[in-house]
Amino acid sequence: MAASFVSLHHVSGCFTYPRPEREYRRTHFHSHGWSPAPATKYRLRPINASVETPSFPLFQPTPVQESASQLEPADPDFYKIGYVRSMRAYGIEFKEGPDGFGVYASKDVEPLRRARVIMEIPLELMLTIRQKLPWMFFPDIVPLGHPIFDIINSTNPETDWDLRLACLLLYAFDKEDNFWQLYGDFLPSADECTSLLLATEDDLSQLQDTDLASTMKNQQLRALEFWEKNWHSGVPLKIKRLARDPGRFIWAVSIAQSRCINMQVRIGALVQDANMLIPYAGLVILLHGLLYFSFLCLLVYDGCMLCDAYPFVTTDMLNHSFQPNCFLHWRFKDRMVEVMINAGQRIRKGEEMTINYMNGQQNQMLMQRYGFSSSVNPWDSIPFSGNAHVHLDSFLSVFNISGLPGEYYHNSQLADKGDNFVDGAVIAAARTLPTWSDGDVPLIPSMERKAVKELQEECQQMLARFPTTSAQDQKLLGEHFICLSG
Ligand SMILES: C[S@@+](CC[C@H](N)C(=O)[O-])C[C@H]1O[C@@H](n2cnc3c(N)ncnc32)[C@H](O)[C@@H]1O
Repeated sequence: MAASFVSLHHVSGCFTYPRPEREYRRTHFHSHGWSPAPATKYRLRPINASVETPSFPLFQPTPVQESASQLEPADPDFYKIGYVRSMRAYGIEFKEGPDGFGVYASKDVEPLRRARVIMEIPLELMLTIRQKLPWMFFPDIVPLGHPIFDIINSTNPETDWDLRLACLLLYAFDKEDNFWQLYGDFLPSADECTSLLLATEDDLSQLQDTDLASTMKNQQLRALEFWEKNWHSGVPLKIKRLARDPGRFIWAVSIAQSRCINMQVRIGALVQDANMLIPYAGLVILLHGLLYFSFLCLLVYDGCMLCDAYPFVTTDMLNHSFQPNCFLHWRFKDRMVEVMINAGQRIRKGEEMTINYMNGQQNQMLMQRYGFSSSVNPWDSIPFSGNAHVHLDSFLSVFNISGLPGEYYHNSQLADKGDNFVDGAVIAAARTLPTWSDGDVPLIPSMERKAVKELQEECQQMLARFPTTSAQDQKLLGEHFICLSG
Protein backbone atom coordinates (compact mmCIF):
# COMPACT_ATOMS: atom_id res chain seq x y z
CA MET A 1 0.00 0.00 0.00
CA ALA A 2 2.86 2.32 0.86
CA ALA A 3 4.10 2.85 -2.68
CA SER A 4 0.62 3.55 -3.94
CA PHE A 5 0.27 6.45 -1.59
CA VAL A 6 3.03 8.26 -3.44
CA SER A 7 0.53 8.85 -6.22
CA LEU A 8 -1.65 10.78 -3.85
CA HIS A 9 0.34 13.86 -4.87
CA HIS A 10 -1.97 13.92 -7.87
CA VAL A 11 -5.02 14.16 -5.76
CA SER A 12 -5.54 17.89 -6.04
CA GLY A 13 -5.86 17.50 -9.80
CA CYS A 14 -8.21 14.58 -9.66
CA PHE A 15 -11.32 16.64 -9.62
CA THR A 16 -10.76 17.96 -13.04
CA TYR A 17 -8.96 15.32 -15.03
CA PRO A 18 -11.28 12.73 -16.39
CA ARG A 19 -10.83 9.02 -16.56
CA PRO A 20 -11.59 8.39 -20.21
CA GLU A 21 -13.62 5.23 -19.77
CA ARG A 22 -16.03 6.79 -17.27
CA GLU A 23 -15.94 10.40 -18.39
CA TYR A 24 -17.60 9.61 -21.66
CA ARG A 25 -19.52 12.15 -23.61
CA ARG A 26 -21.27 11.22 -26.77
CA THR A 27 -20.38 13.73 -29.42
CA HIS A 28 -20.39 12.61 -33.02
CA PHE A 29 -21.97 9.28 -33.69
CA HIS A 30 -22.56 9.07 -37.39
CA SER A 31 -22.85 5.61 -38.83
CA HIS A 32 -26.25 4.84 -37.47
CA GLY A 33 -28.07 1.74 -38.56
CA TRP A 34 -31.26 3.63 -39.39
CA SER A 35 -29.66 6.91 -40.49
CA PRO A 36 -31.43 9.42 -38.28
CA ALA A 37 -32.79 12.43 -40.05
CA PRO A 38 -31.82 15.54 -38.15
CA ALA A 39 -34.41 18.21 -37.49
CA THR A 40 -32.22 20.66 -39.32
CA LYS A 41 -28.80 20.37 -40.79
CA TYR A 42 -27.31 23.19 -38.80
CA ARG A 43 -28.21 24.90 -35.62
CA LEU A 44 -28.76 28.61 -35.85
CA ARG A 45 -26.23 31.06 -34.54
CA PRO A 46 -26.27 31.89 -30.86
CA ILE A 47 -28.98 34.26 -29.74
CA ASN A 48 -27.85 37.54 -28.28
CA ALA A 49 -30.23 38.50 -25.56
CA SER A 50 -29.33 42.17 -25.89
CA VAL A 51 -31.70 43.14 -28.64
CA GLU A 52 -34.31 45.82 -29.06
CA THR A 53 -37.06 46.06 -26.48
CA PRO A 54 -40.24 44.49 -27.84
CA SER A 55 -43.72 45.33 -26.68
CA PHE A 56 -45.53 42.81 -24.53
CA PRO A 57 -49.11 43.99 -24.48
CA LEU A 58 -50.55 41.44 -22.09
CA PHE A 59 -47.48 40.79 -20.12
CA GLN A 60 -46.68 42.38 -16.82
CA PRO A 61 -43.08 41.52 -15.98
CA THR A 62 -42.14 40.50 -12.49
CA PRO A 63 -40.45 43.30 -10.56
CA VAL A 64 -36.76 42.49 -10.53
CA GLN A 65 -34.05 43.90 -8.39
CA GLU A 66 -32.22 45.71 -11.15
CA SER A 67 -33.27 49.06 -12.51
CA ALA A 68 -35.22 48.98 -15.78
CA SER A 69 -32.36 50.56 -17.70
CA GLN A 70 -30.11 47.62 -16.87
CA LEU A 71 -32.51 45.04 -18.25
CA GLU A 72 -32.06 43.76 -21.74
CA PRO A 73 -35.16 41.97 -22.94
CA ALA A 74 -34.50 39.37 -25.59
CA ASP A 75 -37.00 38.94 -28.32
CA PRO A 76 -35.63 38.53 -31.81
CA ASP A 77 -38.32 38.62 -34.46
CA PHE A 78 -38.57 34.90 -34.85
CA TYR A 79 -39.92 34.58 -31.34
CA LYS A 80 -43.01 36.53 -32.34
CA ILE A 81 -45.16 34.50 -34.64
CA GLY A 82 -48.62 35.15 -33.43
CA TYR A 83 -47.83 34.69 -29.79
CA VAL A 84 -49.12 37.28 -27.41
CA ARG A 85 -46.51 36.67 -24.79
CA SER A 86 -42.92 35.94 -25.49
CA MET A 87 -39.80 34.82 -23.75
CA ARG A 88 -37.79 37.50 -22.00
CA ALA A 89 -34.19 37.42 -20.88
CA TYR A 90 -32.13 39.81 -18.81
CA GLY A 91 -28.40 40.26 -18.92
CA ILE A 92 -27.67 36.93 -20.61
CA GLU A 93 -26.69 35.57 -23.96
CA PHE A 94 -26.92 32.13 -25.55
CA LYS A 95 -23.58 30.96 -26.86
CA GLU A 96 -21.85 27.81 -27.95
CA GLY A 97 -19.41 26.54 -25.31
CA PRO A 98 -17.64 23.31 -24.41
CA ASP A 99 -20.95 21.63 -23.53
CA GLY A 100 -22.89 22.78 -26.60
CA PHE A 101 -25.16 25.80 -26.37
CA GLY A 102 -25.30 27.40 -22.99
CA VAL A 103 -26.46 30.53 -21.22
CA TYR A 104 -23.81 33.08 -20.28
CA ALA A 105 -23.82 36.30 -18.29
CA SER A 106 -23.53 39.30 -20.60
CA LYS A 107 -22.53 41.50 -17.66
CA ASP A 108 -21.32 41.22 -14.09
CA VAL A 109 -23.94 40.16 -11.55
CA GLU A 110 -23.34 41.46 -8.06
CA PRO A 111 -24.58 39.31 -5.18
CA LEU A 112 -28.00 40.32 -3.91
CA ARG A 113 -29.87 39.14 -0.86
CA ARG A 114 -32.79 37.97 -3.00
CA ALA A 115 -32.86 35.72 -6.03
CA ARG A 116 -33.39 37.58 -9.28
CA VAL A 117 -34.99 36.69 -12.58
CA ILE A 118 -32.89 36.24 -15.71
CA MET A 119 -35.41 34.49 -17.95
CA GLU A 120 -39.16 34.23 -18.16
CA ILE A 121 -40.85 31.71 -20.43
CA PRO A 122 -44.64 31.76 -20.73
CA LEU A 123 -46.75 28.64 -20.87
CA GLU A 124 -47.87 29.39 -24.44
CA LEU A 125 -44.40 28.62 -25.76
CA MET A 126 -44.14 25.29 -23.98
CA LEU A 127 -45.24 21.92 -25.26
CA THR A 128 -47.20 20.35 -22.46
CA ILE A 129 -49.00 17.05 -21.95
CA ARG A 130 -50.70 16.25 -18.71
CA GLN A 131 -50.19 12.78 -17.34
CA LYS A 132 -53.71 11.91 -16.26
CA LEU A 133 -56.96 11.88 -18.15
CA PRO A 134 -58.40 14.13 -19.36
CA TRP A 135 -54.95 14.87 -20.69
CA MET A 136 -54.45 18.03 -22.66
CA PHE A 137 -51.91 20.04 -24.57
CA PHE A 138 -50.51 23.50 -24.41
CA PRO A 139 -50.63 25.23 -26.72
CA ASP A 140 -53.90 23.77 -27.88
CA ILE A 141 -52.56 22.59 -31.19
CA VAL A 142 -53.76 19.02 -31.66
CA PRO A 143 -57.31 18.97 -32.99
CA LEU A 144 -59.54 16.20 -31.70
CA GLY A 145 -59.75 13.51 -34.32
CA HIS A 146 -56.22 14.04 -35.62
CA PRO A 147 -54.57 10.60 -35.77
CA ILE A 148 -51.60 11.75 -33.65
CA PHE A 149 -54.13 12.30 -30.86
CA ASP A 150 -55.04 8.61 -31.01
CA ILE A 151 -51.39 7.58 -31.03
CA ILE A 152 -50.66 9.67 -27.94
CA ASN A 153 -53.84 8.42 -26.34
CA SER A 154 -52.70 4.82 -26.79
CA THR A 155 -49.65 5.36 -24.57
CA ASN A 156 -49.30 4.91 -20.85
CA PRO A 157 -49.15 8.43 -19.36
CA GLU A 158 -47.17 7.22 -16.37
CA THR A 159 -44.36 5.51 -18.25
CA ASP A 160 -44.39 6.82 -21.82
CA TRP A 161 -43.95 10.53 -21.19
CA ASP A 162 -40.98 10.64 -23.57
CA LEU A 163 -42.85 8.91 -26.43
CA ARG A 164 -45.86 11.20 -25.92
CA LEU A 165 -43.74 14.33 -25.94
CA ALA A 166 -41.84 13.13 -28.98
CA CYS A 167 -45.16 12.76 -30.84
CA LEU A 168 -46.24 16.22 -29.77
CA LEU A 169 -42.91 17.74 -30.75
CA LEU A 170 -43.03 16.16 -34.21
CA TYR A 171 -46.57 17.37 -34.64
CA ALA A 172 -45.55 20.90 -33.60
CA PHE A 173 -42.73 20.91 -36.19
CA ASP A 174 -45.29 20.01 -38.84
CA LYS A 175 -47.92 22.55 -37.84
CA GLU A 176 -47.91 25.80 -39.80
CA ASP A 177 -46.88 28.95 -37.95
CA ASN A 178 -45.90 27.10 -34.85
CA PHE A 179 -43.22 28.51 -32.59
CA TRP A 180 -41.50 25.11 -32.50
CA GLN A 181 -40.96 25.11 -36.24
CA LEU A 182 -38.57 27.97 -35.65
CA TYR A 183 -37.24 26.86 -32.30
CA GLY A 184 -36.43 23.47 -33.83
CA ASP A 185 -33.44 25.14 -35.49
CA PHE A 186 -31.93 25.66 -32.05
CA LEU A 187 -32.24 22.04 -31.05
CA PRO A 188 -29.28 19.74 -31.59
CA SER A 189 -29.48 17.60 -34.71
CA ALA A 190 -29.02 13.82 -34.45
CA ASP A 191 -25.30 14.30 -35.05
CA GLU A 192 -25.01 16.94 -32.34
CA CYS A 193 -27.25 15.39 -29.71
CA THR A 194 -25.28 13.56 -27.04
CA SER A 195 -28.15 11.22 -26.15
CA LEU A 196 -27.10 7.58 -26.12
CA LEU A 197 -30.46 6.74 -27.68
CA LEU A 198 -28.79 7.78 -30.93
CA ALA A 199 -25.65 5.74 -30.38
CA THR A 200 -24.66 2.82 -32.57
CA GLU A 201 -23.84 -0.61 -31.15
CA ASP A 202 -20.17 0.23 -31.59
CA ASP A 203 -20.57 3.47 -29.68
CA LEU A 204 -22.34 1.65 -26.87
CA SER A 205 -19.60 -0.95 -26.59
CA GLN A 206 -17.08 1.87 -26.16
CA LEU A 207 -18.84 2.84 -22.96
CA GLN A 208 -17.22 -0.14 -21.23
CA ASP A 209 -20.35 -0.37 -19.16
CA THR A 210 -22.42 -3.37 -20.12
CA ASP A 211 -25.36 -2.37 -17.91
CA LEU A 212 -25.61 1.06 -19.45
CA ALA A 213 -25.16 -0.31 -22.96
CA SER A 214 -27.94 -2.86 -22.49
CA THR A 215 -30.26 -0.26 -20.92
CA MET A 216 -29.74 1.99 -23.91
CA LYS A 217 -30.26 -0.85 -26.36
CA ASN A 218 -33.58 -1.65 -24.68
CA GLN A 219 -34.58 1.99 -24.85
CA GLN A 220 -33.72 2.15 -28.53
CA LEU A 221 -35.75 -0.99 -29.13
CA ARG A 222 -38.72 0.42 -27.24
CA ALA A 223 -38.72 3.60 -29.36
CA LEU A 224 -38.21 1.57 -32.54
CA GLU A 225 -41.13 -0.75 -31.74
CA PHE A 226 -43.34 2.24 -31.01
CA TRP A 227 -42.45 3.76 -34.37
CA GLU A 228 -43.02 0.47 -36.21
CA LYS A 229 -46.42 0.06 -34.56
CA ASN A 230 -47.63 3.57 -35.30
CA TRP A 231 -45.82 4.47 -38.51
CA HIS A 232 -46.70 1.37 -40.51
CA SER A 233 -47.33 1.60 -44.25
CA GLY A 234 -51.08 2.07 -43.87
CA VAL A 235 -50.98 5.28 -41.80
CA PRO A 236 -52.31 8.52 -43.32
CA LEU A 237 -49.80 10.91 -44.84
CA LYS A 238 -50.27 13.44 -42.05
CA ILE A 239 -48.80 10.88 -39.66
CA LYS A 240 -46.25 9.44 -42.06
CA ARG A 241 -44.62 12.79 -42.74
CA LEU A 242 -44.02 13.49 -39.03
CA ALA A 243 -41.36 10.75 -38.86
CA ARG A 244 -40.66 9.12 -42.19
CA ASP A 245 -37.94 6.94 -40.70
CA PRO A 246 -37.37 5.55 -37.20
CA GLY A 247 -34.24 7.69 -36.79
CA ARG A 248 -36.36 10.82 -36.92
CA PHE A 249 -38.65 9.46 -34.21
CA ILE A 250 -35.80 8.28 -32.01
CA TRP A 251 -34.18 11.70 -32.37
CA ALA A 252 -37.44 13.28 -31.12
CA VAL A 253 -37.50 10.89 -28.15
CA SER A 254 -33.90 11.79 -27.32
CA ILE A 255 -34.82 15.49 -27.40
CA ALA A 256 -37.77 14.78 -25.11
CA GLN A 257 -35.63 12.80 -22.68
CA SER A 258 -32.80 15.27 -22.44
CA ARG A 259 -34.83 18.49 -22.41
CA CYS A 260 -38.18 17.88 -20.75
CA ILE A 261 -39.78 18.84 -17.49
CA ASN A 262 -42.16 16.83 -15.40
CA MET A 263 -43.82 19.06 -12.84
CA GLN A 264 -47.05 19.74 -11.09
CA VAL A 265 -48.97 22.59 -12.59
CA ARG A 266 -52.26 24.17 -11.75
CA ILE A 267 -54.40 25.18 -14.65
CA GLY A 268 -57.58 26.73 -13.28
CA ALA A 269 -58.68 24.57 -10.38
CA LEU A 270 -56.94 21.44 -11.63
CA VAL A 271 -53.54 20.42 -10.27
CA GLN A 272 -51.83 17.79 -12.40
CA ASP A 273 -48.49 16.28 -13.18
CA ALA A 274 -47.42 17.51 -16.58
CA ASN A 275 -44.57 16.80 -18.97
CA MET A 276 -43.29 19.88 -20.69
CA LEU A 277 -40.74 20.96 -23.22
CA ILE A 278 -39.80 24.48 -22.31
CA PRO A 279 -37.82 26.45 -24.87
CA TYR A 280 -34.74 28.25 -23.57
CA ALA A 281 -35.24 26.72 -20.14
CA GLY A 282 -37.11 23.51 -19.44
CA LEU A 283 -36.48 20.71 -16.99
CA VAL A 284 -37.06 17.09 -16.18
CA ILE A 285 -38.25 16.45 -12.73
CA LEU A 286 -38.95 12.85 -11.93
CA LEU A 287 -40.19 12.56 -8.41
CA HIS A 288 -37.98 10.20 -6.57
CA GLY A 289 -39.20 10.46 -3.04
CA LEU A 290 -35.80 11.63 -1.81
CA LEU A 291 -34.88 15.08 -0.72
CA TYR A 292 -31.37 16.27 -1.47
CA PHE A 293 -30.03 19.70 -2.20
CA SER A 294 -33.52 21.07 -2.26
CA PHE A 295 -31.99 24.45 -1.67
CA LEU A 296 -30.39 24.20 -5.09
CA CYS A 297 -33.55 23.85 -7.08
CA LEU A 298 -36.86 24.85 -5.66
CA LEU A 299 -39.95 25.07 -7.72
CA VAL A 300 -42.37 27.27 -5.94
CA TYR A 301 -46.00 27.03 -6.79
CA ASP A 302 -47.98 30.16 -6.24
CA GLY A 303 -45.81 30.97 -3.29
CA CYS A 304 -45.92 27.45 -1.81
CA MET A 305 -43.39 24.79 -2.55
CA LEU A 306 -45.23 21.89 -4.14
CA CYS A 307 -42.43 19.44 -4.63
CA ASP A 308 -39.15 19.50 -2.89
CA ALA A 309 -37.41 16.50 -4.36
CA TYR A 310 -36.04 16.86 -7.86
CA PRO A 311 -33.50 14.22 -8.68
CA PHE A 312 -33.71 14.97 -12.41
CA VAL A 313 -33.74 18.51 -13.63
CA THR A 314 -32.61 19.67 -17.02
CA THR A 315 -33.10 22.86 -18.85
CA ASP A 316 -33.38 23.35 -22.52
CA MET A 317 -30.43 25.67 -22.97
CA LEU A 318 -29.03 25.81 -19.47
CA ASN A 319 -26.21 23.34 -18.88
CA HIS A 320 -25.69 21.30 -15.76
CA SER A 321 -23.41 21.92 -12.80
CA PHE A 322 -23.24 20.34 -9.34
CA GLN A 323 -22.57 23.83 -8.02
CA PRO A 324 -25.10 25.77 -10.05
CA ASN A 325 -25.62 29.52 -9.88
CA CYS A 326 -29.27 29.41 -10.98
CA PHE A 327 -32.50 27.58 -10.27
CA LEU A 328 -36.01 27.38 -11.72
CA HIS A 329 -39.26 28.69 -10.42
CA TRP A 330 -42.83 28.17 -11.64
CA ARG A 331 -44.83 31.37 -11.30
CA PHE A 332 -48.41 30.23 -11.13
CA LYS A 333 -50.03 33.67 -11.33
CA ASP A 334 -49.06 34.29 -14.92
CA ARG A 335 -48.04 30.74 -15.83
CA MET A 336 -44.37 31.35 -16.37
CA VAL A 337 -41.23 29.41 -15.73
CA GLU A 338 -38.57 31.72 -14.40
CA VAL A 339 -34.86 31.09 -14.33
CA MET A 340 -33.42 32.81 -11.27
CA ILE A 341 -29.94 33.53 -10.02
CA ASN A 342 -29.32 32.21 -6.51
CA ALA A 343 -29.56 34.77 -3.75
CA GLY A 344 -26.10 35.98 -2.78
CA GLN A 345 -24.54 34.73 -6.01
CA ARG A 346 -21.83 36.72 -7.78
CA ILE A 347 -21.43 36.01 -11.49
CA ARG A 348 -18.82 37.59 -13.71
CA LYS A 349 -19.53 38.68 -17.27
CA GLY A 350 -18.90 35.71 -19.59
CA GLU A 351 -19.45 33.08 -16.88
CA GLU A 352 -21.92 30.33 -17.63
CA MET A 353 -25.32 30.20 -15.93
CA THR A 354 -26.07 26.64 -14.82
CA ILE A 355 -28.56 24.61 -12.87
CA ASN A 356 -28.34 21.21 -11.22
CA TYR A 357 -30.02 18.55 -13.40
CA MET A 358 -29.87 15.68 -10.95
CA ASN A 359 -29.47 14.98 -7.30
CA GLY A 360 -28.56 11.70 -5.74
CA GLN A 361 -27.81 10.06 -9.08
CA GLN A 362 -24.58 8.52 -10.24
CA ASN A 363 -22.89 9.18 -13.55
CA GLN A 364 -24.54 6.18 -15.10
CA MET A 365 -27.89 7.92 -14.81
CA LEU A 366 -26.49 11.18 -16.22
CA MET A 367 -25.14 9.16 -19.14
CA GLN A 368 -28.42 7.35 -19.64
CA ARG A 369 -30.47 10.50 -19.77
CA TYR A 370 -28.16 13.16 -21.15
CA GLY A 371 -25.13 11.42 -22.64
CA PHE A 372 -22.49 12.98 -20.40
CA SER A 373 -20.90 12.24 -17.06
CA SER A 374 -19.22 14.44 -14.51
CA SER A 375 -15.91 13.86 -12.77
CA VAL A 376 -17.18 15.92 -9.84
CA ASN A 377 -20.44 14.07 -9.37
CA PRO A 378 -20.62 13.88 -5.58
CA TRP A 379 -22.88 10.84 -5.87
CA ASP A 380 -20.15 8.78 -7.51
CA SER A 381 -18.00 8.54 -4.44
CA ILE A 382 -16.98 5.88 -2.00
CA PRO A 383 -16.72 6.06 1.75
CA PHE A 384 -13.31 5.44 3.30
CA SER A 385 -12.88 4.36 6.86
CA GLY A 386 -12.84 7.38 9.08
CA ASN A 387 -14.38 10.62 7.92
CA ALA A 388 -12.78 10.92 4.53
CA HIS A 389 -15.05 10.52 1.53
CA VAL A 390 -13.52 10.51 -1.91
CA HIS A 391 -15.05 10.58 -5.33
CA LEU A 392 -14.86 7.18 -7.02
CA ASP A 393 -13.22 8.70 -10.10
CA SER A 394 -10.62 10.40 -7.92
CA PHE A 395 -9.92 7.18 -6.09
CA LEU A 396 -9.49 5.16 -9.26
CA SER A 397 -7.37 7.84 -10.92
CA VAL A 398 -5.04 8.16 -7.97
CA PHE A 399 -4.33 4.47 -8.04
CA ASN A 400 -4.31 4.22 -11.84
CA ILE A 401 -7.09 1.69 -11.81
CA SER A 402 -8.93 0.98 -15.05
CA GLY A 403 -11.71 -1.29 -16.19
CA LEU A 404 -15.23 -2.00 -15.12
CA PRO A 405 -16.44 -2.44 -11.56
CA GLY A 406 -15.81 -6.05 -10.64
CA GLU A 407 -12.97 -6.30 -13.13
CA TYR A 408 -10.82 -3.39 -12.05
CA TYR A 409 -7.14 -3.74 -12.83
CA HIS A 410 -4.08 -1.61 -12.33
CA ASN A 411 -3.25 0.15 -15.59
CA SER A 412 0.51 0.50 -15.65
CA GLN A 413 0.35 2.74 -18.71
CA LEU A 414 -1.39 5.37 -16.61
CA ALA A 415 1.21 5.13 -13.85
CA ASP A 416 3.92 7.75 -13.50
CA LYS A 417 7.56 6.93 -14.12
CA GLY A 418 6.94 3.23 -14.60
CA ASP A 419 5.62 2.85 -11.08
CA ASN A 420 3.29 -0.05 -11.70
CA PHE A 421 2.91 -1.17 -8.16
CA VAL A 422 -0.51 -1.22 -6.62
CA ASP A 423 -1.55 -3.04 -3.53
CA GLY A 424 -4.13 -5.75 -4.15
CA ALA A 425 -6.08 -4.35 -1.23
CA VAL A 426 -6.55 -1.11 -3.13
CA ILE A 427 -8.04 -2.93 -6.09
CA ALA A 428 -10.15 -5.02 -3.77
CA ALA A 429 -11.37 -1.82 -2.12
CA ALA A 430 -12.22 -0.32 -5.50
CA ARG A 431 -14.13 -3.49 -6.41
CA THR A 432 -16.04 -3.88 -3.24
CA LEU A 433 -16.46 -0.53 -1.55
CA PRO A 434 -20.00 0.67 -2.05
CA THR A 435 -20.68 4.01 -3.59
CA TRP A 436 -22.61 6.37 -1.42
CA SER A 437 -25.91 5.13 -0.29
CA ASP A 438 -28.95 7.28 -0.93
CA GLY A 439 -29.26 8.05 2.74
CA ASP A 440 -25.85 9.66 3.02
CA VAL A 441 -25.39 13.36 3.11
CA PRO A 442 -23.95 14.33 -0.24
CA LEU A 443 -20.61 16.01 -0.49
CA ILE A 444 -19.83 19.02 -2.53
CA PRO A 445 -16.47 19.05 -4.33
CA SER A 446 -14.87 21.49 -1.88
CA MET A 447 -15.71 19.13 1.01
CA GLU A 448 -14.33 16.23 -0.94
CA ARG A 449 -11.15 18.13 -1.68
CA LYS A 450 -10.77 18.78 2.05
CA ALA A 451 -11.37 15.09 2.78
CA VAL A 452 -8.79 14.04 0.21
CA LYS A 453 -6.29 16.46 1.68
CA GLU A 454 -6.83 14.96 5.12
CA LEU A 455 -6.49 11.47 3.71
CA GLN A 456 -3.35 12.48 1.88
CA GLU A 457 -1.82 13.92 5.04
CA GLU A 458 -2.71 10.77 6.94
CA CYS A 459 -1.11 8.65 4.23
CA GLN A 460 2.03 10.76 4.16
CA GLN A 461 2.42 10.36 7.90
CA MET A 462 2.10 6.60 7.53
CA LEU A 463 4.54 6.65 4.66
CA ALA A 464 7.06 8.61 6.73
CA ARG A 465 7.03 5.77 9.24
CA PHE A 466 7.79 3.21 6.52
CA PRO A 467 10.11 5.03 4.15
CA THR A 468 10.44 2.33 1.51
CA THR A 469 10.34 2.87 -2.23
CA SER A 470 7.98 1.12 -4.60
CA ALA A 471 10.83 -1.14 -5.78
CA GLN A 472 11.71 -2.04 -2.20
CA ASP A 473 8.06 -2.80 -1.46
CA GLN A 474 7.83 -5.11 -4.45
CA LYS A 475 11.03 -6.83 -3.45
CA LEU A 476 9.76 -7.27 0.09
CA LEU A 477 6.44 -8.59 -1.14
CA GLY A 478 8.21 -10.89 -3.57
CA GLU A 479 10.34 -12.31 -0.77
CA HIS A 480 7.24 -12.64 1.36
CA PHE A 481 5.48 -14.46 -1.46
CA ILE A 482 8.44 -16.80 -1.96
CA CYS A 483 8.50 -17.48 1.79
CA LEU A 484 4.76 -18.27 1.80
CA SER A 485 4.83 -20.48 -1.26
CA GLY A 486 8.04 -22.09 -0.14
C1 LIG B 1 -30.89 20.57 -21.84
S1 LIG B 1 -29.56 20.49 -22.91
C2 LIG B 1 -28.58 21.90 -22.57
C3 LIG B 1 -28.23 22.67 -23.83
C4 LIG B 1 -27.26 21.97 -24.70
N1 LIG B 1 -25.89 22.25 -24.27
C5 LIG B 1 -27.43 22.31 -26.15
O1 LIG B 1 -26.43 22.51 -26.85
O2 LIG B 1 -28.56 22.36 -26.62
C6 LIG B 1 -28.75 19.12 -22.17
C7 LIG B 1 -27.53 18.67 -22.94
O3 LIG B 1 -26.45 19.59 -22.76
C8 LIG B 1 -25.21 18.93 -22.58
N2 LIG B 1 -24.70 19.23 -21.22
C9 LIG B 1 -25.35 19.92 -20.27
N3 LIG B 1 -24.59 20.07 -19.17
C10 LIG B 1 -23.43 19.44 -19.42
C11 LIG B 1 -22.23 19.20 -18.66
N4 LIG B 1 -22.09 19.67 -17.42
N5 LIG B 1 -21.22 18.51 -19.23
C12 LIG B 1 -21.35 18.03 -20.49
N6 LIG B 1 -22.47 18.21 -21.26
C13 LIG B 1 -23.50 18.90 -20.73
C14 LIG B 1 -25.52 17.45 -22.78
O4 LIG B 1 -25.32 17.16 -24.14
C15 LIG B 1 -27.00 17.35 -22.45
O5 LIG B 1 -27.65 16.27 -23.07
